[in-house]
Amino acid sequence: MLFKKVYTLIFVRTENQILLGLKKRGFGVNKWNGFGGKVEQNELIVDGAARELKEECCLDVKTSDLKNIAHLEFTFEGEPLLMDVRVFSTNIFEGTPAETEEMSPKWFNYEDIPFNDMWPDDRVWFPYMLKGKLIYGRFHYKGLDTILDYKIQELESM
Ligand SMILES: Nc1nc(SCCc2ccccc2)c2[nH]cnc2n1
Repeated sequence: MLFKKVYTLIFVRTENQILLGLKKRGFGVNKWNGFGGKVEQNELIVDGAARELKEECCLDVKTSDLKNIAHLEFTFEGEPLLMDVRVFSTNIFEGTPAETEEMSPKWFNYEDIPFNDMWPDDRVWFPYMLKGKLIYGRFHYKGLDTILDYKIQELESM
């Protein structure tokens, strides 16, 4: 039986760039990713997303400006955890991204996204996100680097 745990991921975008963070510790360390993490028991998912963005790179966003653009599920061979990841995007934000203990933020041009230093599944679903599509995707891993199988589908609505 799998234990489902909800996580968030926020991508802050401008017309030409996307903000990624290099994870300095913990799950996904040394990979570039959006900002996010666990959702606490007492908070709404969107509030958890905004909280993690602030904690991880000091940016402020309004939850009403967050667009839910993907629902991703990750499972890992031999592990009981199902990671239920709610992905958000926004082009409205306040502040300047700053390094924290968790993340080193950096703006990337869309043609320079460092997929070789990101989770392997990102190169599968990022193109959908960058085209403004809504998606459901699930990825079954062996270890942290090998995708054993996956499914991805475009959605009309989340
Ligand atoms: N892009 C991406 N992100 C994650 S975890 C994102 C959610 C998270 C979880 C724990 C700490 C911080 C953030 C992935 N896992 C497996 N493939 C993956 N791809």
